[in-house]
Amino acid sequence: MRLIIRDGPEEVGRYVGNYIAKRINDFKPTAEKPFVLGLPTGSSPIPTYKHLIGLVNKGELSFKNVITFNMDEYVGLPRDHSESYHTFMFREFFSYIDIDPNNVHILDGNAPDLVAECAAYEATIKAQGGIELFLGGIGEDGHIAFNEPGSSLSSRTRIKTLAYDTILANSRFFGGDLSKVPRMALTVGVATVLDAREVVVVVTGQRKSVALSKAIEEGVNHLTTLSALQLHPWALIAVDEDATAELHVKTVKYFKSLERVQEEVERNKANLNENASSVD
Ligand SMILES: N[C@@H]1[C@@H](O)[C@H](O)[C@@H](COP(=O)(O)O)O[C@@H]1O
Repeated sequence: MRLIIRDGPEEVGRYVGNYIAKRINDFKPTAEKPFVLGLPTGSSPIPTYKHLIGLVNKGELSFKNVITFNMDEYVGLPRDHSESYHTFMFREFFSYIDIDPNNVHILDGNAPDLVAECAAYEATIKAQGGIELFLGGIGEDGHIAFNEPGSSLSSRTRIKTLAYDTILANSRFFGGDLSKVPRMALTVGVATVLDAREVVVVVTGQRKSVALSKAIEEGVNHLTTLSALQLHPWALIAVDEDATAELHVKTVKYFKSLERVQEEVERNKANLNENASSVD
């Protein structure tokens, strides 16, 4: 697992936005071979979405051949409610990029058969060849998507009852009225996220710092579902300085030094390539 530390949420958004753009561009997606991207909601990914929108506007990135799957959706909230994740995604991202709305997949929290809806979601992901890169955020208790503490680390897309802390945290989007926050959600499982070929998670703000330290400094534990990322072969967590508040100083120094060494390796590689082409 790699940990990338930037000064604040904007810098994290720029880093992650550029990272995703490079992955999509390097993939060279076509209609026959689209790039399959998993996406989160929440305030944490907004700077990333803003940066990606900027790249699309500058002509440096296109979502024409990108297929998306969102992580989760509330159960029972009308699709056009201002706080449904469907509304969120179009308001914050999809309306400003060149994605084909037919390529957008978001769980339907009002489906008549929610169990069938979840099974169909897993099947559609599989039929698209799996998710290339899953972008995620976390809750204050370290949940990824809506995989609340105690979720099975082999869980798949399913109906989930929300933890009281999550209802409390999310009440800020419902005018602070706890009674308006849905009690249930549909969410991809921990195993659905781990199945992606690459996972990138954004963690910003001091209120996420305890969860971050549990997830990366302690063992894999279902009480902090983000920790399951330790089992993933290609995972990256991008955080701001505030989110590192509970990490050991040596952990922060370690990951910062790793990034410096990595930059050195890439510089040397670029120089080697340059020298090789000047010999030609
Ligand atoms: N289900 C979502 C998560 O996917 C998201 O990561 C989390 C954090 O939101 P924020 O980034 O606003 O802190 O909120 C909800 O619980």
